[in-house]
Amino acid sequence: MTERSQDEEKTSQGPQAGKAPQAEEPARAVKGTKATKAGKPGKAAKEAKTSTAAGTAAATKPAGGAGAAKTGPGRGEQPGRPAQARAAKGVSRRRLLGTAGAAGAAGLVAGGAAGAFATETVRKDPAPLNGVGSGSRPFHGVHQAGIADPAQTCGHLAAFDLAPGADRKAAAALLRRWSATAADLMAGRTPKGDDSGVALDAGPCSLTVTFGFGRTFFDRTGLASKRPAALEPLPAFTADALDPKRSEGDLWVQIGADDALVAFHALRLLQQQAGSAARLRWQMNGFNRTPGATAQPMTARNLMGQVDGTNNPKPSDPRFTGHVYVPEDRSGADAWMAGGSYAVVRRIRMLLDSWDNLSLERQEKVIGRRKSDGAPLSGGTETTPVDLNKFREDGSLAIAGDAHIRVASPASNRGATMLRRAFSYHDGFLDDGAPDAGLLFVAWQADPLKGFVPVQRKLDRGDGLSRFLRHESSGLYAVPGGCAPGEYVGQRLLEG
Ligand SMILES: C=CC1=C(C)c2cc3[nH]c(cc4nc(cc5[nH]c(cc1n2)c(C)c5CCC(=O)O)C(CCC(=O)O)=C4C)c(C)c3C=C
Ligand SMILES: [Fe+2]
Repeated sequence: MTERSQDEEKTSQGPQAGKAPQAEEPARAVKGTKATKAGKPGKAAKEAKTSTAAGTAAATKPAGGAGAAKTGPGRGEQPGRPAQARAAKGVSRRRLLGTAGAAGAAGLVAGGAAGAFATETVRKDPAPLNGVGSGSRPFHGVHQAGIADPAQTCGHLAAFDLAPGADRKAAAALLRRWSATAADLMAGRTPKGDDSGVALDAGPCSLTVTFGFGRTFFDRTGLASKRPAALEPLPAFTADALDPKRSEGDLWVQIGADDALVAFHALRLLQQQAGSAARLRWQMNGFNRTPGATAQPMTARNLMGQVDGTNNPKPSDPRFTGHVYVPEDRSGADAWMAGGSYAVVRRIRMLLDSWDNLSLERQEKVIGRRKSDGAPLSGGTETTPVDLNKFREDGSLAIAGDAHIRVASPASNRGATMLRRAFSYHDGFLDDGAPDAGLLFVAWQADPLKGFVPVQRKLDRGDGLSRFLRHESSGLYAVPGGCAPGEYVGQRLLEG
């Protein structure tokens, strides 16, 4: 059935509304830049004053946090950036960061208008980045980053297959390379040998890089005895129209950053570093709201226009860790997964032409929440607990029997809970003019059989939203816990 075959009609409204690592090189120029602006001190001085003040004020606030959104310096400072970029000629990002002191600290460098003077000035007197650029998330820790932290503006999901003949040793070397690169990039350091310049002027921009293992990884590396039972293939669902070429894979990488160049740079480096050990199997690009786009931080919207993510489990909830992460005292064959999590990844295309043709009232009924503010149809505001037992005066359920939030809720699924951390995607338009767009749905849980699987089974049978969705690709990955400095992600599996 094509998207256009849906017979829903809008009644009350119009359309809703790599190079191989090498020794560290001396300063490198940004390709194609000109140094001439450095010779205009008057203008540069003015720019420096303005931008430095804004940057200093914002640097104390975490990217994407309340302060960053309120002050909104990131977008306001954009006009000043080209001059800074030009002035950065001849200064490697690594060098700038070295001057600034501890990597990863707020207000690193490079974006400041001090750069508008000249190279030497930049080196001696780096100005802080604005709030968005300076945000950094830790690579090392009990859990990997990119799970419980807020989804960033830009996302790349990629799966790699080990090359024929690549064994456990090759896989271990790859994970070691990838981990070292991710640790550098997330701290705002330029990895050794990286002279691409792609992210040269930017801070870490809340970059996260998260690594996982698919079911097939374990056979290829002779580690089948350590494959967790939780990696059993997902059942088939009736809404599935899966493309095997864009599904599964030996290794999975999730990249997120609040800057598109920073995110691409990470993806490109990892792809280069895969070298002869692994080949890209599939790759998808996604996005979310930009920090500062809204007056205050608020739950993001998806491409159907709905506020999406409200009833996600909150890190402040005492049950959060148990729902999302494998217990840290895990023993047995999959003890290496202690502190890890399982990611279910689904590319879900939205049948937007059909959806947009529904009246607002019907759209809200399908979800069970108001579109304008995400409040449940049982009453209150966005964060009011949903009352699934509330009836309207006419005797009908306030939240319909097939409403998405009723069918998906833990209350309807014996407590099954997952953390949804999605990116929207748009890959152009199909031959019939319908947008090839939707959600790169990533669900995190300690056990997919107690999270995604029962919920999707139920949605498959009785969710009013499912007729507007097509699941086009699928992956299930074991995402190990984080690592300590000097270690790499997956070391406990590969060297245990
Ligand atoms: C198998 C799990 C889920 C899939 C697949 C899924 C797809 C999907 N969902 C939306 C939009 C919304 N989902 C919302 C809530 C919600 N969704 C799931 C699970 C899946 N969604 C859960 C567990 C919940 C929370 C239910 C609850 O306890 O209330 C909402 C409401 C706002 C919110 O709470 O996040 C929206 C909107 C889309 C568009 C989509 C596929 C493209
Ligand atoms: Fe949902």
